[in-house]
Amino acid sequence: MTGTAIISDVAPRDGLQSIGPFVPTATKIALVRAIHAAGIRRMEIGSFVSPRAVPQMADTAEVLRAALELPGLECTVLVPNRRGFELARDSGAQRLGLFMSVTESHNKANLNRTREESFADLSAIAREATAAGLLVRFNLSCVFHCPFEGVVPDAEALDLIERVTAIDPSMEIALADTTGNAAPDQVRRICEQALRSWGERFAFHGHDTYGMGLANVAAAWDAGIRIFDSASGGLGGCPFAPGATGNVATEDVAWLFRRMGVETGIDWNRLLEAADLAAQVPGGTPGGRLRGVPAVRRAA
Ligand SMILES: CC(=O)SCCNC(=O)CCNC(=O)[C@H](O)C(C)(C)COP(=O)(O)OP(=O)(O)OC[C@H]1O[C@@H](n2cnc3c(N)ncnc32)[C@H](O)[C@@H]1OP(=O)(O)O
Ligand SMILES: CC(=O)CC(=O)O
Repeated sequence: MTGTAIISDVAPRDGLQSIGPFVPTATKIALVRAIHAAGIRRMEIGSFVSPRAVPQMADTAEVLRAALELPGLECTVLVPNRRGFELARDSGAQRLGLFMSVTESHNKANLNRTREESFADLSAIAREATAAGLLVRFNLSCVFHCPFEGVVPDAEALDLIERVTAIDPSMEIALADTTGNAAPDQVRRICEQALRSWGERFAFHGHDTYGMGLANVAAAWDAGIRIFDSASGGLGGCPFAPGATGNVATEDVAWLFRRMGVETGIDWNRLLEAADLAAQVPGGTPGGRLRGVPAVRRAA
């Protein structure tokens, strides 16, 4: 199999957001630089959310400033509401990742709003930001499984996906397995349906809590998805999704694609260096399998 996959590394945001001890800004910037040095050209740098809700992201503006200096790097910041949009815009962000959940209970836990409130606010922000020349991605959490409501019915997920596609015909939409408890057949089914109905505009954002991260990435690839979120070192997890752990590790995803003959533009040895750096962040809970495999570490 051949083709090209775009990997967006979310370690600086999803990877770090749940870590208790504050990670120094210089460490965050070093991580961004290491991931960039590995050839990754898309990254989630941080989030403009309430520092009371997620204290670890309080220095996003500073990290973003450093990241914007790196050549060719597409830097996204997460934005939950209008205040976040204003902060992001004032910090020079050119790419926004709006976010809300498919399920009501996770949206309330994460954003303290109903789905309808978030949808109304975010769709207005998406239109305004796009008109102002910013690039907007819409992230949907709990597309497959919710920490409070369990398996999400396909119809519930597809209904919100359809409403989001109508906001703007060219906006990228990420389908997220927030808890890591999606099943590969479910991922394939929803992704195929989304691509068939609304075209090639979808990304898959997976977690590895139940060890199904790579299987879900492969299922999304088979369905036709070509944009994947992952985190170097397998760090990650939503602070408002009890039990959810790290994102699928970038090095695992890169190895999967390497074995499948899919281009990612990644320098393997440099990626291992970035993954090691991520895994060493104090207070983090790294994941992924490939960093520890000796044969993989010797591969050029
Ligand atoms: C699946 C995932 O991993 S998603 C990523 C992880 N989850 C998150 O990051 C969600 C974070 N959640 C939040 O930040 C909060 O729930 C919010 C901001 C979305 C909503 O919180 P609320 O308390 O309802 O916000 P509200 O609008 O009432 O404002 C309360 C305070 O927060 C501030 N605030 C609101 N939004 C933001 C923002 N985007 N950035 C910074 N401060 C903000 C307000 O200015 C206000 O400050 P004040 O008390 O000093 O006046
Ligand atoms: C925005 C995200 O972090 C996506 C998710 O895992 O729900």
